[in-house]
Amino acid sequence: MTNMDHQSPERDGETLLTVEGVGKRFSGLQALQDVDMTVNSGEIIGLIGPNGAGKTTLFNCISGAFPPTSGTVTLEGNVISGLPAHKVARAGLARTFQITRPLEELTVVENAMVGAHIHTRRRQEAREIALENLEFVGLSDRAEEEAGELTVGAQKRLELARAISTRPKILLLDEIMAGLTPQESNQMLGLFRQLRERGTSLLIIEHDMKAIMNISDYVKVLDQGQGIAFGKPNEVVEDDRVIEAYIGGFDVDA
Ligand SMILES: Nc1ncnc2c1ncn2[C@@H]1O[C@H](COP(=O)(O)OP(=O)(O)OP(=O)(O)O)[C@@H](O)[C@H]1O
Repeated sequence: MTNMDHQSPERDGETLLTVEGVGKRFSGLQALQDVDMTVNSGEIIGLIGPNGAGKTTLFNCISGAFPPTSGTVTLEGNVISGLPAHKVARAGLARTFQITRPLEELTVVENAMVGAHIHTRRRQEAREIALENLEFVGLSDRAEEEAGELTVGAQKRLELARAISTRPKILLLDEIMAGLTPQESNQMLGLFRQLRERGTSLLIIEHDMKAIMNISDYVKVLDQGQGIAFGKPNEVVEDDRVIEAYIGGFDVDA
């Protein structure tokens, strides 16, 4: 397979997100080194790699949790690396977190409103946006319950509703399917497809290989902080460097 770059004529859509030469150093540890990748409009890209490969660190550099040590990230041509997270969100990039913790003392709808408030100070307008997105994730009948009462699966859908209430052009999902039942995972994959149909791009970290290979248009593979492959799911699983990084290979039929 080819280590296809972002100019590949096979890819549809306009370039939305560009990661160029991104590095991140934590005192003695080079967690990311010279990572390049792009996400086009309407694409679902899977970001995979063994434990400690740097996936969450890359999400943090893209979403403004902290700045990269080197390199740049642009969204629609505007530099977003180095901006604080709320400005990155306002520019059109939302993320979910590996460990979802809703504000338990708030209701379900109030949690989703936190996302909507990045665009509006008006409570009623934020509530309408939040309710619309709770309906989308199948939680509208629980809108007035305390968020702490929700099951893990429902908390994940609330996290998705909060993130999409910022009306992102691109959504970064960090292991949002972890801890879900097979039925809940399928439901989540259905939501991802619907988001793509609405034109939202998705960049997804997920350990469930079968799910990631099934849903992604392209897959980016990191190993020890570096990009080692980029391609279609069926190409990536046959790449020697990728197989080596995942000693024992993939089990996508599990
Ligand atoms: N804030 C931090 N300070 C110091 N080191 C960190 C920090 N965050 C991550 N690291 C280190 O950077 C490396 C990459 O970690 P990261 O969490 O990005 O990997 P990952 O691919 O997301 O792993 P996993 O699949 O286990 O979640 C690891 O060695 C990790 O210990």
